[in-house]
This record gives sequence, structure tokens and C-alpha cells, in this order.
Amino acid sequence: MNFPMEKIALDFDNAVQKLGVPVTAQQKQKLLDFLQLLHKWNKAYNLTSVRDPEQMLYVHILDSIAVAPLLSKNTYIDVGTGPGLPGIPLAIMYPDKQFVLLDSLGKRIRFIKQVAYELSLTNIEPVQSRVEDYQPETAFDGVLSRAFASISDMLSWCQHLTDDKGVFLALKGQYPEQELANLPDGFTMTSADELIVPGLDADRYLITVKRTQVEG
Ligand SMILES: C[S@@+](CC[C@H](N)C(=O)[O-])C[C@H]1O[C@@H](n2cnc3c(N)ncnc32)[C@H](O)[C@@H]1O
Repeated sequence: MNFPMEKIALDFDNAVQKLGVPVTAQQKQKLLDFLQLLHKWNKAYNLTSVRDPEQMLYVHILDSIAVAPLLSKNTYIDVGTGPGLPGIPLAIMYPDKQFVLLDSLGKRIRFIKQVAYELSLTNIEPVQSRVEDYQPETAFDGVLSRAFASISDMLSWCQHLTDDKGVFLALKGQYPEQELANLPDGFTMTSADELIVPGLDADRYLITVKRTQVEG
């Protein structure tokens, strides 16, 4: 299928305006270049089940940048990033923040390396590893995930990646009531932000969890 760049660029402008997230011309170019690479390499690398470029715009690019206003820290790890979602769009939105993009599958990490090279993204570090095995030199400010695991599993597999002040951000569909009722001891949900993603007729929530602060 040809890539309908003109239509996608127009749809992008409309959606971003509704989203209310400021995007510069350079960021727009990089986001659309990423979309085009995702579309181009999807067959060879089996990166996403979404094959239609218009759908990719909403399901992958806009869904990822909808999180941008809620990122207030400096260093993040996107666990189970797949082809760089939501990490690559967020790294484009925040060139001054640092993102490690981690996945256990080599072909997805090879794709991310190619994207980083082609888009000159210097604030991402692709890592191929199981998250449980990855030992960073410095604790991250935040752990991010989308479509990765239950919140409990995310917390138990990723708690070694942050210190006591670290935040865990999980992008979810339906409000994950059951998952939140079963948080492991020592963790508390601190916010559940509903995201309205233009073009997506689906519930989206960003759940924030922190370590429970002990008083005194
Ligand atoms: C459903 S995909 C989601 C990809 C991406 N975050 C997205 O939203 O499109 C889940 C990803 O998690 C990765 N994954 C699953 N378990 C993992 C683990 N223990 N450590 C690292 N990556 C893992 C898989 O290889 C896969 O790419």
C-alpha cells in the first residue's frame, strides 16, 4: 500500500489541535517519518498488528503523545517498548529527557536503532533484554509501559529500576479496577488520568503508581 502522506499530515494537524499538545514543525516531521518507517518495516519485522497507516496515526502516534503533558521527570525507561511505543514519540516530544527503550525481542530493538539513526534521535538508548535481567547503572525517575503486563507484574518485574522516589506509569485501556485492587504491598496508585485521544473511540487511562511513603 502506498503511504498517503498528504492526508496523514492533514489528519495529524487536526488531531493534534484537538489534543491540545504543542508540536513544532520539526517534531511533526519526525513523528510522521517514524510512522512511515513503522509502516515500511512492519511486514519484514512484524512490528504491529495495525497495518493501515491512518489507523497507525491514531492508535500509535497520537495515543503515545497524549501522555506527553503528564511526563514531569527527566529519565524514563519504556519497558516492553515493542517498536518504540510510546517511547519514540515521547522522545521526539522531549529532546531534553532521556529514554531507554527496552524489549526482549532483537528484531524490534534493531528497528528502533534504525529509527534512531534515521531520525537523529540522540536521547534514546535501545536495549535488548528481559526487563527482569536488566540492571541499570543509575535508577530511572520513571518506568513507562503500554500493553506490557498487568500493573502488579509491571511493579514486581520493574521495581529494581527506580529508587524510592521513582514513578510507574502504565497506559491502559479500560479502567483497570481489578488490577488496582491487587497492587502489591508497598505501592499506592497516586493518579488515574483519563486521556482523550482524537480519532480513538476507546477508553485510555494513564495510571501512576508510587512506592507508599512511610510517615514519620
Ligand atoms: C504487546 S507488545 C507492546 C509493545 C508496545 N509497548 C506497544 O504499545 O505497542 C509487548 C512487548 O513486550 C515485550 N516483552 C514481553 N515480556 C517482556 C519482558 N519480560 N522483558 C522485556 N520485554 C518484554 C514483547 O517482546 C513485546 O514487544
